[in-house]
Amino acid sequence: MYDADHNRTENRVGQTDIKISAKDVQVYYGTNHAIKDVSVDIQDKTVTAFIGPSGCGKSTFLRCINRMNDTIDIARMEGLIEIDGENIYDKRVDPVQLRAKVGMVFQKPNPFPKSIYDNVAYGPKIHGLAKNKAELDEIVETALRRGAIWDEVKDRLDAPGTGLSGGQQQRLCIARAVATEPEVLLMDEPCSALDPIATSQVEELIDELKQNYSVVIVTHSMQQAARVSQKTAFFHLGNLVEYDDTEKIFTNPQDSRTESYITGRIG
Ligand SMILES: Nc1ncnc2c1ncn2[C@@H]1O[C@H](COP(=O)(O)OP(=O)(O)OP(=O)(O)O)[C@@H](O)[C@H]1O
Repeated sequence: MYDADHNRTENRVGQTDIKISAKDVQVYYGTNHAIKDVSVDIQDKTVTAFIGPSGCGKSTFLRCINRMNDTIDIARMEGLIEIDGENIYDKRVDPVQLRAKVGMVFQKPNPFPKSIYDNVAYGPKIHGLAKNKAELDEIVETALRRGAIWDEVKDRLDAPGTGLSGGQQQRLCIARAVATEPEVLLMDEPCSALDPIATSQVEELIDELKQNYSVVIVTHSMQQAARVSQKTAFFHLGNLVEYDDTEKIFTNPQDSRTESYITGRIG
């Protein structure tokens, strides 16, 4: 039986620099109770992986962190999610501003049908981050460097973003997400549409991004979770079953459901 209080205590042990704190989160899609009483503290400057069998609620919970579920009519959320101690579901919080602070990268690279430059400049422009063209140029260059794609595109910034390879498009989308100076980056299976070389480039990038951001990644690949994350949360049937150091989850899981999943018995 899932014990929320016990789990909450466990989830907080040894964690000092908490960026995201979720308490008693429930999500319903109509009558489908998709997230059940999830409490977890997610650290800053850390990569946290969400793993678990298909349909266990990983993406749903990820989308709670930047209120993307608000855009789904039948979705209803209860509980509390704080970023830096601020309730992100407070009426005063503007979801558009929140999503600039909590960037998201999706499964399929989705560049806008615009130039490479404009893909990255779009967010900073609407959020008024640059006073003039020179500042905007600088923001775009910095973001493309952070996205580890500057060298590949610097001579063709006016070319369409959609003309890049899949792996380049995903790095462009990561650059676009970091251009609005987020503090948290949510990634929903960011490598699932990429080949192994592009995957390893994006994984290297994720490793660098953790110096500046709290990164949360949903992945179906346990190898990927083991490679890129320091913390892992295992979800099963809407419950957060276990959350711990990635190494511990993969070598010495405490719950039999986690063990069954990582050894391939459920999934
Ligand atoms: N937009 C939606 N409308 C209705 N139900 C949804 C929606 N998105 C997810 N669900 C339901 O919520 C539950 C959790 O789904 P979710 O996509 O969060 O799981 P997941 O662990 O990310 O799955 P996967 O690994 O297959 O992507 C499932 O029962 C799913 O059918």
